[in-house]
Amino acid sequence: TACSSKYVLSHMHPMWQGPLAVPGGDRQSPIDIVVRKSIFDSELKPLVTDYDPDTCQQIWNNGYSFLVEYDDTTDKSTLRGGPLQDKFRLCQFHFHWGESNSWGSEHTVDRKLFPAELHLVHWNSDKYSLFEEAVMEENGLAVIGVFLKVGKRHEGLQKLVDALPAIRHKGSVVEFTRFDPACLLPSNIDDYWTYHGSLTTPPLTESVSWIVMKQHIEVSHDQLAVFRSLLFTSAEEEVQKSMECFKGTRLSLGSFIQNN
Ligand SMILES: CCCCNCc1ccc(S(N)(=O)=O)cc1
Ligand SMILES: [Zn+2]
Repeated sequence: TACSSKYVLSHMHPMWQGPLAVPGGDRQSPIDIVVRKSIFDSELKPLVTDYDPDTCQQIWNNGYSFLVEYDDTTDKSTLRGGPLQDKFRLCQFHFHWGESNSWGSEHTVDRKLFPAELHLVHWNSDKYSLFEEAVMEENGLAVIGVFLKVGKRHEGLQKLVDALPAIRHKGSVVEFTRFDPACLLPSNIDDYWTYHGSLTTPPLTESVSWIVMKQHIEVSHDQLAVFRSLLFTSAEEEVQKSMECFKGTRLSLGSFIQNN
């Protein structure tokens, strides 16, 4: 019906609010990773993640994705090494997905799309004291990207999937504790592409050292279906939308009765 297609359109092509002061920069993300043009860099160090599950705090639906947020007031959950010179603190992770398995990832590999992509967001705690500060700076952020493919069920992901029905509507948040994000990383985290880019959603600032894993992780079709069951409208907008559909019906019904 008109209502659902309108809903699907807004969901599939989230229209960012208002005109964007998009930095007309030359390092906007996401990008297509052209494998044959990537260069091996022997200077790159092993990537070192050190995540404390006790820093996991809450999970919330922000209207474009769902975020699992970590306590980033200390250096308890950090990322260092790889292309990074400093120590970076984990502040949140979230996913990007599509309405079907044929699309959803933001980065592509030789133009190949994946059904979903995980982003683990960290900020440079050696140089800055808050995420909001680091987000505006050249080497303020480091984001690990992991592609998701549909296959066997991901046991570590299930705890997260089970929490999603509680945050069905935009703006809902629930407590979420003791989750170790390392369980979402592929077996070999030293096989990655790295480049300097930007945030892929507002504020789109060019402050990100991207570290995109070559190895994907597998999740089941059912687990991905729960991602898609999330609504990106608030409970209040939901009521409005359903009233609109109903109103339309009454109007057409009225005209039908008149003409007979
Ligand atoms: C200042 C508050 C902004 C909240 N959101 C920032 C943000 C946007 C995009 C990404 S992503 N998709 O590039 O990893 C991460 C974090
Ligand atoms: Zn993202």
